[in-house]
Amino acid sequence: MADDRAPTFEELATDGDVVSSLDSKAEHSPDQVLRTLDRRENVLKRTVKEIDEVIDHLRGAAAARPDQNTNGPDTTAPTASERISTPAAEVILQAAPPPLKADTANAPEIRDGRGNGESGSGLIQDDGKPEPRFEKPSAEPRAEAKDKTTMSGMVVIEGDRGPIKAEARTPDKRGSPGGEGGGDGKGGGGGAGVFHKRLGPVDFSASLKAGLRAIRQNLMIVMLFTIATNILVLAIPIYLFQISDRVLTSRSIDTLVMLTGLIVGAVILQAIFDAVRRMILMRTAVEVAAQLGAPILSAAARASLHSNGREYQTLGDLQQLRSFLVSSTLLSFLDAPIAPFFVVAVFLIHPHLGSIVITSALLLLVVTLLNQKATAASFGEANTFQSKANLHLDSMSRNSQIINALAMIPESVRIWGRDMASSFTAQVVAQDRNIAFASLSKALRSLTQVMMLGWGANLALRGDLTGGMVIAASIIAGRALGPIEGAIEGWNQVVQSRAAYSRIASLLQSSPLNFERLKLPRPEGRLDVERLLFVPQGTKRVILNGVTFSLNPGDSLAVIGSSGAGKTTLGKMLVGSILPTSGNVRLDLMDLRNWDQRQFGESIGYLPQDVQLFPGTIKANIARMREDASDAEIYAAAKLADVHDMIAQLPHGYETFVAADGSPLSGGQKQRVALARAFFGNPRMVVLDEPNSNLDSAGEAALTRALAHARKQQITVVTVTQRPALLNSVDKVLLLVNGTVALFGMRQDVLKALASRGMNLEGNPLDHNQLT
Ligand SMILES: Nc1ncnc2c1ncn2[C@@H]1O[C@H](COP(=O)(O)OP(=O)(O)OP(=O)(O)O)[C@@H](O)[C@H]1O
Repeated sequence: MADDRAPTFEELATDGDVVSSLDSKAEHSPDQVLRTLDRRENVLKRTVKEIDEVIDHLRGAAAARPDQNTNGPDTTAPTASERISTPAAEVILQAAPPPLKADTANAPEIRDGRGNGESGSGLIQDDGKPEPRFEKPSAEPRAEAKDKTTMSGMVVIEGDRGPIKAEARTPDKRGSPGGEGGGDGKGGGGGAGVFHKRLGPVDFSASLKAGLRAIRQNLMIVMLFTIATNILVLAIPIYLFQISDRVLTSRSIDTLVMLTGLIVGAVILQAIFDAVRRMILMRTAVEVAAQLGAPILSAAARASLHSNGREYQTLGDLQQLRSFLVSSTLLSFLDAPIAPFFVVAVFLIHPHLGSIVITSALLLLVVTLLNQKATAASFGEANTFQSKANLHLDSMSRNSQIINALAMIPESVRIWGRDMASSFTAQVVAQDRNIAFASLSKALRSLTQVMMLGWGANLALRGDLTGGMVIAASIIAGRALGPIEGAIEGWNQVVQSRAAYSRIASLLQSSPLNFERLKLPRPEGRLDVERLLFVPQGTKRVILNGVTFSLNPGDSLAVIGSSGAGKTTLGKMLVGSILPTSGNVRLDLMDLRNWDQRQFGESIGYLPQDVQLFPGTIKANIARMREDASDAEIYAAAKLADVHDMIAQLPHGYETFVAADGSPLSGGQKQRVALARAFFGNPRMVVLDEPNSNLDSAGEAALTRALAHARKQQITVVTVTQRPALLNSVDKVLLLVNGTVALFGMRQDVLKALASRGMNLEGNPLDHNQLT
């Protein structure tokens, strides 16, 4: 029986051509053998180089595909070399953040509402104002259809990679279709040409697919190396077998030398193949992180609008995925498909030994399944608490000043510690079980080895096997069971990575940024607010109820009311930073949810109540961090907001660097820079929430001048205020009481009505000036 089995090992050994060719020269001198080995090493080096080239080629081909196929979003990011040679046009686009698209959550409802909006336009015409020129918005996109092919497949990522564009368009040089908004370049709603440059839609699903494709392509290459590595792993058992059954019986030194040389070559080759596959996996991990980083951040930034910002943690999920790709757990999974061949090899040595391995493998599989069942829930719970703790940590870092000033460190740490403790508790439960199952699987494996050797010895005593075959079978069995054991040990990582991937996929696939919006004419600034109802999610409290009003282009409105009346909420709704529970906000008749987010953002300005500046220079802040902003545009915004003089007083002027906490600017200065930011790009509608809350009298005077200037520019301005002083700068006033419109009309009429009802803005008698 032993003699029958021996050739089987040789067959196994001769599967690799390196082994076989050396074997065939076994009868030659050691010098020849060494020369052969040298040659083989060179061949190996060349092979590794060629494989590197193939990888590059595959990536290059995949990246080039989008350029050839302009119709589909299924594109791949460029290789590193392609990125370096990014043309200038792309660089400009990269400078700007990824394009945002309006939220589509309520799209069907909005489309129905569009009809309502048209009837709403009739109401507005009653005011005697002209109907906006808005008739032919759909012609341009069709006319642009040809241009779409010119820049397709462009990949943008913080200067490196980014969301894949579903279809790209040539930036609109002429401005909005039909020359809407004056079409005179800059003034009076002009500047339409450059201002309405579109970055084109993005397709996060395509980014995800490209990331997956990168993984798949590289894994296929890794699999080839894995097969080669696993074949070469057989070298040691074969060596053992040959020594005990051939060398020791023939007492041939030549055979021993030849065999040793052969095995040394095989072991070196195996080590190199193993290193190469790990290197490819490492590069795959980097590739995936580069492919998906920017799309995830873009999608998270958009999704966080309607949540507490937990979507940003999806970047952590990407990190998890990256770690998994370079983990030994993945290698175990890659080795797993080859394990059955090892089992067959043991079977060929002796069916009894094969049966032992199969029984052990089945038992290990059962242990794996039990392990999965026993640990999945606890690991999930641990991750949930860990996420909560991370969120809290994030808010701590943002509020470090207040935490220190109010000595809130112990409380903040306690809250973080509570979540971490819950996470650790769940982790301990899960890890306890995982360790128990891992130990069980280790014990099973060791017992398998004992059984193999024990029963093998018995078979050898009976003359069915040689000693070398028994040891070889034991080593091969170890290789067969290794992947299963590795999978059990790394199961936690598998669970976490799977969850991380599904979070990434759902964020990218459900992102509203995926949906392209029709490119509309540059708005004139007509605002229609229709029956707004706002009930915050998870509450039953009505914050805004049936708010309805309209403004014509160039109108200025002050929203007044007591604290908590809903003024800020209304302001946020006008700029789309929160969505109404029902009702519509329309700019130039189109519901905000149906505007292209990027175009809408460029058409409006917003000064929030709680002003935050980005770390960067004043000019960058005014320019909304856009690198393609011209100095003239920045200066124009500063002049319009009347902050140029204030900035000129700063030691470094426009180049003054603003830290994350706003220093060195005072609260009032920050507010004025933010005012200029609101007016940047010559917006058609601006919402200012308490713009004078931090201003001194000079600042208030500047604000008044800015509002007058805005009126001249026909910019629609909505100012949320509680101060009477600003009322002189507006045409209309809206009084909000408990989320409903109590009064709305021309300033004098509203103020008179207030006075006649004995009402006031701040609980005091009305200022006489405001009545005139
Ligand atoms: N997301 C939310 N969840 C629950 N309540 C909210 C939410 N947003 C606003 N509110 C509540 O709605 C009310 C109106 O808030 P809002 O900030 O709009 O008032 P305001 O008129 O601007 O007040 P102030 O003049 O003091 O700034 C407040 O009572 C506030 O607590």
